[in-house]
Amino acid sequence: MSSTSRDPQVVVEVLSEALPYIQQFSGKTVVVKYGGNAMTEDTLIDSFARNIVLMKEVGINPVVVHGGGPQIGSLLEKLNIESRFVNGMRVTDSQTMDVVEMVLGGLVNKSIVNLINQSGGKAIGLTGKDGAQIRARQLKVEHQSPEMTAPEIIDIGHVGEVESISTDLIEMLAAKDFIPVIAPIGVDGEGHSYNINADLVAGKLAEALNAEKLMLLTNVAGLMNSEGEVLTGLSTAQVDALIADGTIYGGMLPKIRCALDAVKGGVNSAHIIDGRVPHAVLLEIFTNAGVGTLITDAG
Ligand SMILES: Nc1ncnc2c1ncn2[C@@H]1O[C@H](COP(=O)(O)OP(=O)(O)O)[C@@H](O)[C@H]1O
Ligand SMILES: CC(=O)N[C@@H](CCC(=O)OP(=O)(O)O)C(=O)O
Repeated sequence: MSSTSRDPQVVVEVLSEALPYIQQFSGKTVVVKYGGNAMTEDTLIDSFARNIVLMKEVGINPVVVHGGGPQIGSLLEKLNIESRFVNGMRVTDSQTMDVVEMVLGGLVNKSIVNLINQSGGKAIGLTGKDGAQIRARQLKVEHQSPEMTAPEIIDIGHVGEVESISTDLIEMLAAKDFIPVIAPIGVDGEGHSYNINADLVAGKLAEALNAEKLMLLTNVAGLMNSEGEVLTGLSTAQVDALIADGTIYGGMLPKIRCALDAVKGGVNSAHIIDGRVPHAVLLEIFTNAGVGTLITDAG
């Protein structure tokens, strides 16, 4: 249905129903992590950009953190470099790190910035290296295969975890009505770059900004059990059990861990939602429709 053929009465009712949510979230910060797997179709990316601009227009401060795993994978493939993951983290040698910086800091970051600006917003794209705002250290990964009696610590190269985040730059931009769009690349005291999983950056940034919400947009309906049912309101112990029995694996591991950490660190709620649904962000913020998995500290 085109916008001109919608019943005007329905349009104003929908707007009116959004009022309590606008009042509740106005002036608050919402960190939205846009996963590379959710950036599938142009129309979806466009609706994402419009959702972010609408949030800003009604007084919410959106901060976008983006991924780009599949986009990194496709350039690596063209360069005949193999993609390998351990516990959902990309094994990153120096050559791969160069590709990660090019794809995340360049291609993906600037395309999101461009789309938000095309929708009437004022987006600024940064990596964690700008202003050295994301300090990183090397992430040591614990790995245990079934035949091993104890886990081993393995070195997966230039993969980082967040050591600290300075929010000055982001707060300065948000105060001037810019929309910060952050690529998950960190830097250590010696100027070395680190590839950080975007979920981890989004979670830590939500904590550092004292955000109201953390929204993780991905390519599934939410965190699911082995029957494919979406789970919601889980406790840390329930999540640990789902990890131990293999129900949660791969890219969902950092996602669920960072969501739990964020709510423990003071973020009011974290949501794992389906970025393949048009207007997923607005559906979550401005309606009662339960999209995806909700994580709160009470869960
Ligand atoms: N229990 C689970 N419920 C839903 N998805 C899961 C689960 N365990 C693992 N996954 C995987 O996690 C993926 C999402 O993580 P990832 O591929 O890193 O997405 P993104 O690019 O959005 O961060 C899903 O596509 C799915 O294959
Ligand atoms: C260490 C690590 O795995 N970094 C990720 C960074 C991008 C990312 O997180 O992208 P998605 O959100 O689309 O998965 C990677 O290299 O793929």
